[in-house]
Amino acid sequence: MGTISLTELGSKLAGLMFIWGTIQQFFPYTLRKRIKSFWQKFENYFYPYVQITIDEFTNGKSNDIYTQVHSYLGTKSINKDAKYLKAEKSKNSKSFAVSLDEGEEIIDQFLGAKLSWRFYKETFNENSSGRNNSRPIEKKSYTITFNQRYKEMVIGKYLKHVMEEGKVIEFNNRKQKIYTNNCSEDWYWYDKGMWRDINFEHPATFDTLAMDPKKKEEIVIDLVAFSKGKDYYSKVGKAWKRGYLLYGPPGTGKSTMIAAIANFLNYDIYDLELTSVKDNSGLKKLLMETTSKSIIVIEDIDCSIDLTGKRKKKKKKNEETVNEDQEDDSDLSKEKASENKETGKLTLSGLLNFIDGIWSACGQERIIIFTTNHKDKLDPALIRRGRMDMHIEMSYCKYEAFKVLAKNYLDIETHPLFQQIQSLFEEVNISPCDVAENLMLKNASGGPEICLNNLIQALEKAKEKANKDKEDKEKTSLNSKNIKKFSTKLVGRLKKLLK
Ligand SMILES: Nc1ncnc2c1ncn2[C@@H]1O[C@H](COP(=O)(O)OP(=O)(O)OP(=O)(O)O)[C@@H](O)[C@H]1O
Ligand SMILES: [Mg+2]
Repeated sequence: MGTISLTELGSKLAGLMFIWGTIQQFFPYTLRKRIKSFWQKFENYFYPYVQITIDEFTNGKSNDIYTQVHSYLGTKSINKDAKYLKAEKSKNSKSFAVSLDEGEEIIDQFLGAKLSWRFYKETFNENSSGRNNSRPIEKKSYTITFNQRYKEMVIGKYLKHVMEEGKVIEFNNRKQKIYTNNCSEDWYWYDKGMWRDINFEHPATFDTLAMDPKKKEEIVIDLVAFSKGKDYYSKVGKAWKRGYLLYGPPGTGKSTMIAAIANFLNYDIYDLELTSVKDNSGLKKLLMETTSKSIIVIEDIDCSIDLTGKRKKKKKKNEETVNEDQEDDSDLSKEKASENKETGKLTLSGLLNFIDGIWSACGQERIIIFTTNHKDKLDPALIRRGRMDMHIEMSYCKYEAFKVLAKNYLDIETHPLFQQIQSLFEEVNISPCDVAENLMLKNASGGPEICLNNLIQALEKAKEKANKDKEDKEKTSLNSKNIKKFSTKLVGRLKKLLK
């Protein structure tokens, strides 16, 4: 039996049901019961189908299931043989979506069941609700029709599957965003929450990132394990979040790595500017306004705010207190209390709580990244495992990393000059940023050779400079050794004279 005639049959049976509803009152109760049970058998025999309708709006609010079904059927429409489709692109979507046109049918299969989806659109006048300025209102819905023996499976499993798949499709199609909290001056954003966003369109990927391939693979494996770790994290009772500390000299790719991670996982980025945060409660509010599947970034954490100094000073003060005045043990707790009273300030403990306090679990699947040029300047509590789970050193460019850059910038994998470049890389520390700058084609008519020669010159210059610096250092240390020797001799003679 074709599905079109099935739908027609369904509506005819519904019509008969309506007539029965009107005339049944004229029949005695026992007869009514018998007719009803007979009718049900009759209906199940000729029309053993169940229909579920999913409206775009329920009780005036948009229905999430409708949007998820819409996204899910978008992918099905392309694969199956529906002929009348619509293409649409919303503001926040990076690609257009295909959807069913009115009345068009899609057949889906799930666990042996055949499911027929249709899209309906009703237009009616707002005037019917008694208002003067009438406007046509559209009521959109999807219906799903299936054999009643699959009713439990459809409600229990299939619809859940559609919603989950739809959510993933929606997520993958959305435009990535980068948020900043540095917007206090701009009154326009005042009402729009604490974060201001723009589309994130950085082209960096792990393929274009120049670094030791083994290290890169380790990071990718770690990220995949994290993004698929929902069940694992809940099994071990840990909040589903992970911290990465990226450290290394300037221009070694820390910010580029953040962009590559965001593109790899398709996460949004929250670029947290600590200097714009007034106090601990402001930090907590910012955290509460971040979404799941996102990366919270604090760049140059050592320069953002004097969090480390405060703690170190405190420790020192405590030591002195203990030495000078052993009787007052309550000083430490007093200081802690005074820190708590400092409501107008952002403190280290506020930041530690932000990263892994109870509130940090208010969203799921979140990555926190700190970057720094000076790992040693950071308070150990801030970067201990659990807060910063993986410490990633972004180092100077070595030959393997150079090969990635040569491929990206010049489209070459080998070249006779590579050997010379390789031996220079063993002697010189140069950042990937400087290598990349030399490999940039600045002249349309110039070939890779010009760029490679530029790089060789830069490497040789860097080598010369490094040698000179080394010589200068040796000279200075020799001088200071001589001064030390001379002064000990002098002190010795003076002592003798004084005796
Ligand atoms: N490892 C790398 N792979 C590819 N490109 C790189 C790499 N490192 C640097 N670059 C290039 O150099 C530029 C500067 O890099 P980036 O901003 O990521 O450095 P950084 O480590 O964040 O520096 P800083 O410590 O000063 O913030 C980028 O535009 C990028 O194209
Ligand atoms: Mg940077």
